[in-house]
Amino acid sequence: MNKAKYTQEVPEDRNEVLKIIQEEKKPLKIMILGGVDSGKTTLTVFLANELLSQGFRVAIVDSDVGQKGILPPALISLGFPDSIFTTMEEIKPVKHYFVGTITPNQFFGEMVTGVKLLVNEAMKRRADIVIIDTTGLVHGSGVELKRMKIEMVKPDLVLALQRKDELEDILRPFENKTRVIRLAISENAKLHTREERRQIRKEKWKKYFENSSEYILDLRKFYISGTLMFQGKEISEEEKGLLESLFRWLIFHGRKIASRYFVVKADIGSFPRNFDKNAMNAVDLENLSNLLIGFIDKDGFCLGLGILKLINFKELKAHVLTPLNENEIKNAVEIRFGRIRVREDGEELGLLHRDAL
Ligand SMILES: Nc1ncnc2c1ncn2[C@@H]1O[C@H](COP(=O)(O)OP(=O)(O)OP(=O)(O)O)[C@@H](O)[C@H]1O
Repeated sequence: MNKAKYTQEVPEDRNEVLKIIQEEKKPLKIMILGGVDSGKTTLTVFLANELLSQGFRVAIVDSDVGQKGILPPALISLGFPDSIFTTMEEIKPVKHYFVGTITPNQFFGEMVTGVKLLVNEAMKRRADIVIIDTTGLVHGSGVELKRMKIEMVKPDLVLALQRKDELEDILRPFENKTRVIRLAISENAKLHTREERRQIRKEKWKKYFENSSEYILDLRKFYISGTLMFQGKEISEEEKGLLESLFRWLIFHGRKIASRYFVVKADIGSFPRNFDKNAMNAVDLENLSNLLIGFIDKDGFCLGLGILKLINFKELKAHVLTPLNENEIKNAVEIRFGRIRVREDGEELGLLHRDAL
């Protein structure tokens, strides 16, 4: 189930890196970059274990939202391994930041904010060395994402795992500003198909949500974020009736946000419905079922995840499945909507566009 395990069978250059890390001034922030399956997590596990046995206090910020080691997926997580470990899953997270989906695409703000806040937190908790594991998105917009992460976090050391020169577009602007060490990719590194990755995630979701309970939450008690759904003002009965007859919809919830409508609806019959997307955002009620949500505390960190089963808009009650207990839920001041639909058995039902909600 875990791709990356602790192994000391690593390319020679890893030992040189270890020596450099030992000698550098502490605290030291290390960012690991590499394409998909380049061995970022394996390197993180290797360095963390070696440094731990040398007596350093090591923090790991796992921002590889799609293929995370520290559970669960869709969050950025901070953990402090306290003894030798085999896989990242053994690390108990101390803080999370909510991203809400399994790809950084469309969520650069969350990615950068989360990594920055968790690195700050690691420093506050007196880490000697903070290792930041990242996603394998290193081309196209991934170049910009990595640039922003580096600009915000200001790592003392960037470890670049590349086969050829695939990270050079990212590294170029930092050439004279940041210490970069280019590392070879282990000849043991194995590629995983999209389906294998999904399967690995399936096990992780399942493990996270096992022993969950369903709660009925009063949405009025939380600030709702990650969606436009409760912004602006409720539409009038008249507007609702008009939209329902115009588009043959059943409308469960409607808001007017500045001059734009936002409705949650179900279609009555199927025929083409054309409307100006700038004037109205319409979401199917169905898309809200099994939607991933996060419980957020007063400091903006994520306490844990839930699966939204249903919203009763009349009473503003949400049915949510979560492994959190009642006390943990009490610490949440905010519920944040994600953009992946997933079942508690780990089956992913699909991703929503950021603008969908
Ligand atoms: N030094 C190594 N020895 C043995 N296997 C390795 C080594 N490095 C990587 N691998 C294997 O290669 C695969 C990819 O490695 P890993 O999961 O560390 O990559 P990654 O870059 O973190 O991947 P992702 O893109 O999913 O984040 C894994 O199956 C891992 O076990």
